Amino acid sequence: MTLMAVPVIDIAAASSPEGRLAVARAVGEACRDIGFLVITGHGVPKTLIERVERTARDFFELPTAEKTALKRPREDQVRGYSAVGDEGLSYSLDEKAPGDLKESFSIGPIDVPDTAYFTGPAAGPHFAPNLWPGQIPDFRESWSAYFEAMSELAATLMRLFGISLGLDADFFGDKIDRHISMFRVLNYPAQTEPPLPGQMRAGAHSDYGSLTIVKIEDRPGGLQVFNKEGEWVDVPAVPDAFVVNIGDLMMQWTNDLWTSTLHRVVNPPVDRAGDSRRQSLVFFHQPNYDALVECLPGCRSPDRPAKYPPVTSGDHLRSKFVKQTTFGAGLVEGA
Ligand SMILES: O=C(O)CCC(=O)C(=O)O
Ligand SMILES: [Fe+2]
Repeated sequence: MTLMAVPVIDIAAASSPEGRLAVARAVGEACRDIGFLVITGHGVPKTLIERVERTARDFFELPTAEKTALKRPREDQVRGYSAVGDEGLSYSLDEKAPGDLKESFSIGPIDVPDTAYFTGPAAGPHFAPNLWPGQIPDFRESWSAYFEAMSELAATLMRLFGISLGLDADFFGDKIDRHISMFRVLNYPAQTEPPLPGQMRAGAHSDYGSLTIVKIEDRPGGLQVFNKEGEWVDVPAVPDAFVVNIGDLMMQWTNDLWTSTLHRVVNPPVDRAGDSRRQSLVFFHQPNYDALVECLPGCRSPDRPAKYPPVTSGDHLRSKFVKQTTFGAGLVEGA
């Protein structure tokens, strides 16, 4: 049977050797069928999540000039502030639409070592310095701690992925030990004016990297996933849980055995639009920039040859992110 709705999986048992295999199997089934799961038993402290939610809210409530002072420095850098309408996620799939009805603030790796791997030309935009709104108390501390907690949780999930794919539990270890993940909080403001035709809170897209961990807020106008029957289904809002989905690189690693599922954030119904502010915490886990993603040994056969040419994590991310920020126009080199 193929799952058509997003399953809820308690991953607490994965911390014991006896429980690990059953959790890995359930996770693998979700990744294969619908590409999304909701996890409970993840061990991330509620107080940490609340600190990030609070500091993010304080940031988005700042006057526009204070927010734009921390604007994303370049179109290929996932850092700083991006205003409502500044990005279009559907452009990552070359689909045109008016800009998404969201604003965001993004950070990347914390405490980056001052060595050539991280700061030399090969690192491109992936270890660019973070921007911090110094006027918001506890912002830098809570976001840094959250980035680390998400990095650990992602590593746990990648071990479960390894097990469920019949690989060594540490197969992905040396491909994610210098990961170029991004953490962004998205604020979807209440809608006081009707959206333009085709405009959404976040246009339909698949995520780019290995996996994404999202803390959603149960508000009108939320996250929907496109299942294998071609229906858009709502992601269940489970208190204290995280939504997890796999991204394109995991789909390419598994030669399409796992699904990087199309998803979107819809507009609220008109009668709730004025009271529909929604905030989500999104951690995009992205392997080391030089990790070469190519079909895993167990995922191809004479009947199922490798579908994708090998690609590095860094090149794949940069090309997708630039489409999202330039509405498909591409980067003007040297700008
Ligand atoms: O806000 C959400 O629930 C999800 C946003 C999303 O899919 C993304 O930013 O990639
Ligand atoms: Fe997404």
